Amino acid sequence: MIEMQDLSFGYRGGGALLSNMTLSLPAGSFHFLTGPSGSGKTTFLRLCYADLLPSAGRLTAFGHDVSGLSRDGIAMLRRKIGVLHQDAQFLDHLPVAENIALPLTVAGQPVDMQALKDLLGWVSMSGHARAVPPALSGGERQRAALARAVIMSPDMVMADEPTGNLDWDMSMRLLQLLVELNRSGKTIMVATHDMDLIRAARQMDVQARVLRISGQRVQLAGADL
Ligand SMILES: Nc1ncnc2c1ncn2[C@@H]1O[C@H](COP(=O)(O)OP(=O)(O)OP(=O)(O)O)[C@@H](O)[C@H]1O
Repeated sequence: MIEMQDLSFGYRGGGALLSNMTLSLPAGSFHFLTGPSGSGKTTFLRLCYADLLPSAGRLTAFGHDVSGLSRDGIAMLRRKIGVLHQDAQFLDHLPVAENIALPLTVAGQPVDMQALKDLLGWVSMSGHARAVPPALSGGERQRAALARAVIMSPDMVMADEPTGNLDWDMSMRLLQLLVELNRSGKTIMVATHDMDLIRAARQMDVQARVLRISGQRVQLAGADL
């Protein structure tokens, strides 16, 4: 699904941040991505969804070399990857349900109201459909953001420190939702420095692997979960 060959990346004006990475993220896999603060986890995710392009080497996503993609090609690729950030942003004047449906609205696609209702139920947000985002708790915001990230039925979901601001119970609920997405066939990548979160996945009967960024390289860390 995503293949990196000898990929290197550095921000303009800075030195190399990630060097000579060769790895593959197969369809249906579940990976955690760990590494010290500033090691390049967010950068790695941004490369995967073509928000950044490699400085050298190759990144192939869904069979396409991202460096050769047109603007439309990149837009198509982004629709296949739902992204969840630590501090999800919403349009504060719109109700939660409309915020969740926004990717469809922006793409000019019809909103299937029953599917939206089901999605709200899946993230336990049915009671907050008409609320505005500023009225939500941190956990509710993240669950709404996850619903928004999957409303276009992406093949892959990438989450960047999705539980960074959440208490343990809320973190577990979010992790459970990510595991359920993986069971339904979606490829999942979760960047986190929370080792307890990774350990908790062991109890959830998911075949997760741990990638660690260290010394500009990404390596599989230890045994699979
Ligand atoms: N747009 C940018 N321009 C220049 N340098 C950047 C940019 N974004 C990030 N960096 C630098 O690249 C390095 C890696 O940043 P990145 O956010 O990928 O790390 P991270 O592992 O996700 O960190 P954290 O765990 O603290 O979120 C950092 O030194 C950061 O300052």
